[in-house]
Amino acid sequence: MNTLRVTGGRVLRPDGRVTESDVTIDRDAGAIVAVGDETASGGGTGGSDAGAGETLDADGGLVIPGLVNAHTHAAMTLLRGYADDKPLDPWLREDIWPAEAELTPDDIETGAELGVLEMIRSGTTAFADMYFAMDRVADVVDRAGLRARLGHGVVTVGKDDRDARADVEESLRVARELDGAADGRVRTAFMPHSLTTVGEEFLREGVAAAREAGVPVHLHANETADEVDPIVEERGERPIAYAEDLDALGPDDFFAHGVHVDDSEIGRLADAGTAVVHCPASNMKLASGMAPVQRLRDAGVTVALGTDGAASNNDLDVFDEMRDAAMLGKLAADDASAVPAEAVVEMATAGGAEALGLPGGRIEPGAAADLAVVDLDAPHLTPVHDPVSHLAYAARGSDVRHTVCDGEVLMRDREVLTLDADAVQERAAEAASDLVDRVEE
Ligand SMILES: CSC[C@H]1O[C@@H](n2cnc3c(O)ncnc32)[C@H](O)[C@@H]1O
Ligand SMILES: [Zn+2]
Repeated sequence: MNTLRVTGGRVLRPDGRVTESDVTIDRDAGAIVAVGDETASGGGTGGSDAGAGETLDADGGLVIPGLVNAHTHAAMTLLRGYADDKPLDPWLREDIWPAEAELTPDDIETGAELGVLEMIRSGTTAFADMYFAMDRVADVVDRAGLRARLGHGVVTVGKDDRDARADVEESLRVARELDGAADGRVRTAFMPHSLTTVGEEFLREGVAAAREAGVPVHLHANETADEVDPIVEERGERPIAYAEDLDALGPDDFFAHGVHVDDSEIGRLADAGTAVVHCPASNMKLASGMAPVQRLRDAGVTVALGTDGAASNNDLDVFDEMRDAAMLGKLAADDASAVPAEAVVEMATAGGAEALGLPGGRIEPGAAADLAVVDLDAPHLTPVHDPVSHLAYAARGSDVRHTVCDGEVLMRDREVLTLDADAVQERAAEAASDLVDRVEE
């Protein structure tokens, strides 16, 4: 067997226990074959017959499932710090959309590379991305070695019928053609931007075609009150009921934000099995509101975590998202016991993988070999009373020592192996500066 052994660390197990165990990976299968003495067959060989292979030193570290960034726009790294301190609607219309109109496919590839570099460095092994030029984003995912659920974002407002239909068609093309790319690490979805920026007939047609193609639907939903009110006024029903009416509320679908959802909508999401991707930093920065995360979880809704784009966050570090989700969840519930550490760790790992329908999220025999090793030997992580508490409240993306996806080492000892980090940063800085020059011309 072509093995990779992650040795000497403490391992976060799916039931929340932390054990001192080596993790043995079959690199060809991209799967974990043993955690300590536990193997997929339940035997007790401990992987000791795994033979010589590559080793990753996890001494003094915590081995965790690779983090899942379940909603982002990776190429928006080029717009990091470009427009801050505004609410969603003016931010998009006055700043972001005019800048995005100038983006080229090369820019998007460059921005996505920077985003993916940042994610690998901070222990993320899977993400969902809604953007443009998705063939180029899929190429980046392929080269960089992580997993993703990708989709072309559709906006039909302000477009004539022909352009609107072409946008829907592009999203369906991406969903059909890119599914299974990168040796199966790329999966796809039909991604209308939101229920207010895509017209009803396009939503109906697109969702019906997505169902036929067997791909999920991903969209921004109930992000701001300004987005909910027009739907209620126009249709006499709330957005999640509208989504259900469109057949867009299925068990494989996942909606970003879910900030302004009432109890009836929480019930519909739970009944349908549709996941919500909570994006606390973006929701705070744009002053969109506080998602009822504890109530969603209590109702049985799968809740994942997302950074959203780097222009509304302003980083792609899921550790920040865990901390923000725990803090904001308590404030929203007016209860310090709400959204505890173990809940946000679950949301960033198994919950994310479940929401996206991707492998990973658990360190156990038979699971996908997607993991990160977090260095606990740092002043801000000393002492270690509870490693799960540290993951949620004290650790940072820069504490990640190694990142592994599908059995391949993407970062070893903080050196990203699949991308030339300096070159990526240099290209991105130049592309961002040229982009802003074009916007200001
Ligand atoms: C049509 S591709 C995706 C589209 O979404 C924009 N976007 C970025 N962040 C947000 C957000 O928080 N809510 C809604 N839309 C957002 C992005 O700029 C792209 O235009
Ligand atoms: Zn978004």
